[in-house]
Amino acid sequence: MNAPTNVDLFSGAIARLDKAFQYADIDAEALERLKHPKQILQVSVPVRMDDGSLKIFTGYRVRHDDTRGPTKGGLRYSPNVDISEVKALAFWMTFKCAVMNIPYGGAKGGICVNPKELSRLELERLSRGFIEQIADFIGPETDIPAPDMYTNAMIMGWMMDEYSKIHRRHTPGVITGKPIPLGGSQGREEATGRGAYYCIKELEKKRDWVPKKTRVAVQGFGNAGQSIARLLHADGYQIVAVSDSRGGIYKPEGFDIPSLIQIKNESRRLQAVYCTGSVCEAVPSKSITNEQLLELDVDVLIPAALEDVITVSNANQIKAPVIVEVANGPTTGEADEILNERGKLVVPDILANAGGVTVSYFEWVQNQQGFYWSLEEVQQRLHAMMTQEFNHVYDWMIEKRIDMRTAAYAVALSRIGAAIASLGTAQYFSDNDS
Ligand SMILES: NC(=O)C1=CN([C@@H]2O[C@H](COP(=O)(O)OP(=O)(O)OC[C@H]3O[C@@H](n4cnc5c(N)ncnc54)[C@H](OP(=O)(O)O)[C@@H]3O)[C@@H](O)[C@H]2O)C=CC1
Ligand SMILES: O=C(O)CCC(=O)C(=O)O
Repeated sequence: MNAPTNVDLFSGAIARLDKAFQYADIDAEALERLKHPKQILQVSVPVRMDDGSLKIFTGYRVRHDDTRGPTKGGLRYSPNVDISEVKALAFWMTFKCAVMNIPYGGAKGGICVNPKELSRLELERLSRGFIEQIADFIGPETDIPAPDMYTNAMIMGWMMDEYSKIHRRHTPGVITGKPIPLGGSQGREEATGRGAYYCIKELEKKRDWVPKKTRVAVQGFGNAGQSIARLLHADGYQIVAVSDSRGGIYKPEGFDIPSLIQIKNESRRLQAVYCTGSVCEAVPSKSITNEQLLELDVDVLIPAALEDVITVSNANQIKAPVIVEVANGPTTGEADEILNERGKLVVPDILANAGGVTVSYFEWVQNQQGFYWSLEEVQQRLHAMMTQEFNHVYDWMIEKRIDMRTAAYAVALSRIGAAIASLGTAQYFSDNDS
């Protein structure tokens, strides 16, 4: 899991606000407030390892802004997790929820750990231990975690159970992305990929794409990458390249995605949740690096793994005319400028990958009501919301002649601005000033 270090991911993230500000209806002081996370919690989680030794892991939970509702966002397990990354991820969640117009603010959390080195039992002790440390910080009406990179439904189930034990009441609404028997929603597992798929279906109409002639490259083949590749492949799109942390593969005539998913998800070590196969094991195929994948001559490029993979160093080499950001933060601010100048259409992360949090919202609504929906109902609602908000942002982009990311931030900022304005301005002034 080699990733760029998060030099200052958060500073890069908030820099995007100033550009969108001129197109948004929001007060300058409210904008300033959004540049500072509301609350930051850092915890140490002691874990008894299988060999009897004790290890201490550092975890974080950041609540960025809760003006529009309880804060919402996933939990990431990775050796690259640090406070700047978690702050940036929490910041993006605030804007993602606003651009989808769901009644949440933004949050994110993570633990600095390599989950591939942990047994299943160690992973469970770590997950339950983390909840023990943050149990007073989260809750169904305050802050609601969910899965992100290297966390999954099983981990969300353990966490919900731990929280419920601590508070002595069954509380399914404290966390989303749970297994269905524990109150999870139909359709949450594939929701991130499906939301991005609905964005691509809208682009298909606007750009007259013929799926069989449309070539796609997907970087990252986990929850989000597999779902988008599977849905596009089922529609006839040519998925010519995919990759994971061990490298990529290329096949000009396109891969059979269901077989690749089978290879990828095969367990390689009993009792180790994250030791699976690799797309690199698929034959016949040509090996490529993750860097080469980004520069392939394809119609649609889908980064679905890490942040900061499209930078000043490779933005001029990106050939795809359309980039759909399924990963959070895959493009740096400088790279964005280059892509815009080169006429590329970037469907920004806060819109393209918002299907996950949208179905998490559905899950929370179902938990709060104790009334559960069918898969068809979840998919219909997701389709309606993604299509509406995609077109809303797209129309702003055309009307204001700006790039799609700036349009998405302007839409989100205006919604957050309206909520802040409705609260009054007292919070910005001391008693002496007012
Ligand atoms: N899960 C969700 O609901 C949501 C996820 N996202 C974002 O989508 C992205 C992927 O998340 P998700 O699919 O859930 O995570 P997963 O843990 O399910 O999968 C991550 C994938 O990324 C691959 N990967 C890791 N490092 C690299 C690398 N250096 N180069 C290429 N691939 C790499 C992994 O490879 P390997 O298997 O070999 O380790 C794996 O295939 C993240 O940016 C996440 O924040 C956004 C919204 C919601
Ligand atoms: O499902 C959620 O609540 C949040 C998912 C997430 O972390 C994200 O969208 O980046």
